[in-house]
Amino acid sequence: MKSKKDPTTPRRRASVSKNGGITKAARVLSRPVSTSTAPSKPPTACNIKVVVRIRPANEREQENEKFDNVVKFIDNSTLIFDPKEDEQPFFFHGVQQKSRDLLKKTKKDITFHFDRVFNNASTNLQVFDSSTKSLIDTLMEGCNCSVFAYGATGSGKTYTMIGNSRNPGITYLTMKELFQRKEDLNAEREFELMLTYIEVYNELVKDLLNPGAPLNLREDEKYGVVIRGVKGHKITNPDELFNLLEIGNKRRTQHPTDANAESSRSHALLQVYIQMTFKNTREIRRAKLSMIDLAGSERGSATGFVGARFKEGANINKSLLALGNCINSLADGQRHVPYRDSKLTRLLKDSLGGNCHTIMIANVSPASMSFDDTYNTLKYATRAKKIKSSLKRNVVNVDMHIDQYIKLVEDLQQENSTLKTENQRLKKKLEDLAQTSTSMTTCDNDCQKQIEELIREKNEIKKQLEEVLAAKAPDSVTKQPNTYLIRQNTVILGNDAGDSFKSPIKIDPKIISVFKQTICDKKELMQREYQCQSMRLGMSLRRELKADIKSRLSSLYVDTPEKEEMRRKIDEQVDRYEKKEKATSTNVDEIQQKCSVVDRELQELVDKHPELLEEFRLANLEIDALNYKYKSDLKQKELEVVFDDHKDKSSVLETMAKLLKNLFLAVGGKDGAPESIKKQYHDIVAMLNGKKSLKWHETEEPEPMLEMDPAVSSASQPVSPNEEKSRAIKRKIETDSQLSLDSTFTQSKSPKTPNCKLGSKLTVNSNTHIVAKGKTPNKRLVGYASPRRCSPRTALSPRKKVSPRSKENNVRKVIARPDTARTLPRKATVSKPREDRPRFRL
Ligand SMILES: Nc1ncnc2c1ncn2[C@@H]1O[C@H](COP(=O)(O)OP(=O)(O)OP(=O)(O)O)[C@@H](O)[C@H]1O
Repeated sequence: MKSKKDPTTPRRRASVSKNGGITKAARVLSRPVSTSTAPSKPPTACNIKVVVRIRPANEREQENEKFDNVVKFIDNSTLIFDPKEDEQPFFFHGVQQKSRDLLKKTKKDITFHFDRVFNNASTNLQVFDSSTKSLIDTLMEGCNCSVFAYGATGSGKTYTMIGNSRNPGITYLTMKELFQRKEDLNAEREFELMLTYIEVYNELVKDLLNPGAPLNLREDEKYGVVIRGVKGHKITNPDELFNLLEIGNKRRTQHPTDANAESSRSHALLQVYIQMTFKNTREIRRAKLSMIDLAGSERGSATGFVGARFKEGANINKSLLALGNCINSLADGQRHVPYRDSKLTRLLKDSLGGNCHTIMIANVSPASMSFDDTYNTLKYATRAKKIKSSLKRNVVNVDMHIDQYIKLVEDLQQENSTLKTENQRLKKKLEDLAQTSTSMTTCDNDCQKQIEELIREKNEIKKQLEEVLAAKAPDSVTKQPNTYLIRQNTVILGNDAGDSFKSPIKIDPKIISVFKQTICDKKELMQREYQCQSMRLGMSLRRELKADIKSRLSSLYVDTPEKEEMRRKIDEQVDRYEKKEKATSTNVDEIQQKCSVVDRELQELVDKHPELLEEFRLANLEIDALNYKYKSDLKQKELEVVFDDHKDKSSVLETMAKLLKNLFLAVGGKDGAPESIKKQYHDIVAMLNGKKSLKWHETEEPEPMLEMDPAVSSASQPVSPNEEKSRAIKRKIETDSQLSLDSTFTQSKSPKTPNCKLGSKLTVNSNTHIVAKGKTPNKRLVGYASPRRCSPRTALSPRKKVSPRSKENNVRKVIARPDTARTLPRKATVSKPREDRPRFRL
């Protein structure tokens, strides 16, 4: 007798009828469909309908001497598992058992009740008639329906769902019925049907009708779980469905196992999307029918615990376990249901406890060899009976935009392919950008600057040329230049259709056009050469700086793998720069060759047409100017890089000096440090002193304009902008050098401050220090200055009240700008022989 406390003994619910267990809710839904616009009904709660199908024992099982029938069919809704009257010896895994379970019960003898039980003689048609046929009515109401076959491997799931040509499964029969119903209702409704057929294999979702990359699932607020990128197929009759099923099933992953020669190793899901539009009211109803053939649970021993079959088995079991957990949670009415534990449960989310009328077909084998599997299946089927779904019609307001399931899938497909293309495009773009960004960043900026400079320069040259032309023209022309040029049949030269060159000599327009084009080519080549030269210079400087860094650091490195790696990277960078430099050099050579060809052509043209001589001269002027500009720009760039490097080095030197000082003090300073260290320290300080101070040396250059009026001085020596710029950089370097001298230096030697009396003459020799103290030690300034430059009248402004700080300012000013004679007072009385004049040197 079955214990009352046994949780597996279900009590028959009032809603289950004797003949087939159709619930009340299902009966309500199976009422004939009204053709009028049915108002959206509130959700109807209904339980999952669970039917059990016992398959016939196969030959292999029957031939086994240990075979025993452990499932006894009682009636359409009842079965007994492991019936008591069965007193034959019981074998499990080939061993005769004394008792049949660990609880020492002789027989389990458990009675199970389900919505419907099919015995081993039942056909697929009978199963269909008593299970999924009723779903058609629900579908016609506009409600979602779902049917899934559950059971151990070889228990008959695929046979029930798909069947064979002689005995088609319930999928085909259901669809046939659907088409029949569609025919019946064609007069009043327009139908649109579309299906998708996918499999979940090893936790990957694959489209069986459109093979490709695994698909992703997406939670959609409106449509629940949607498979992204799945291809929908429109069908108009059941035969089309049958063809598609055949195609899909051929692609479905199947492998023979011990339990089943054609075991399905994946979960297959066929989804049919139906849209019905009522012809008279234009009401739209939508429904989704999901038909799922699950892979069978199995023991590892069935696959030999090895290889791909074992991995598949583990994945199948994992997803079925997740399904079992979901069933348990739903049956217990828990709020959290772990749908997300597997792809299968995510897909079945709608079917289990959602807005769906669900039928579960539990397939069992009657053989004692499958004792555990059958018992487990029956237990899960019993738990599943408790699951409630809330069923509601999917009715679309006729005024609403028709964004149907079909449309959604099509839209998603469209979106997916667009995103894919876009993704690929962006990926490629990113790769290209990454490749070129390094070189382009510098090159682009330089080019931009260059172009601007060129335009400016071109305009200047144009202006100058106009002036030259105006000067050359007769007086009458100067008065009326336009009429003159027109009268002389002027040919216009230049880069743009404007007024670059205006020749008063009559020249054949064709020749002038050839000439103009050749000049343009030449300029273009020059520009390209400049760009390449600029790039080559950049590479060369970078390479040299990297090599410099490596040699500087090599003495500091302690050999560790990281440092080795760093060294290796530097070497790689140096190699890379070298290669690029070589490549650019080759380009330069090529361009230069082309340039000479163009030059030759020009020369030949001019030789042939002497009337071009004047234009040629002017164009050459322009080219020379351009050449000069490119060269000076390159120098400028080089100087800037060197300057930056110098700045970095100064800063490192400064930090090192501080460290040196601290170390020196730490070992006892000048009083306590060992003599050898003291000597080394002072040597370094002396070296720093030598490196960091300004150097002045004898020169034969003309007198600096110390005694000149600043206004006169600047006016008489016009300075080009580039010259001015390089001077500024030099000044900057010098200033930084001075700033970095710091207190380390002052400690090494007590400097003497010159006797700086206001207005007095001062003879200061080249070794004299001028010390000025700022607010912080870093601001202390020490430097050598020439007697002339640092005359008290220069350093200490007589107009200001003299304070140590103002002295400092003045001294700094003088030191920072050794070439600014303008800062000196007019007619300074300090004089020095010509050979003693200092000259600034970097
Ligand atoms: N009701 C039935 N009548 C006759 N033969 C059946 C029945 N059910 C199953 N079979 C046979 O049993 C074998 C296994 O069935 P099927 O392949 O459907 O099992 P399955 O549960 O789908 O297994 P798997 O999970 O491994 O795919 C097949 O040869 C099938 O023809």
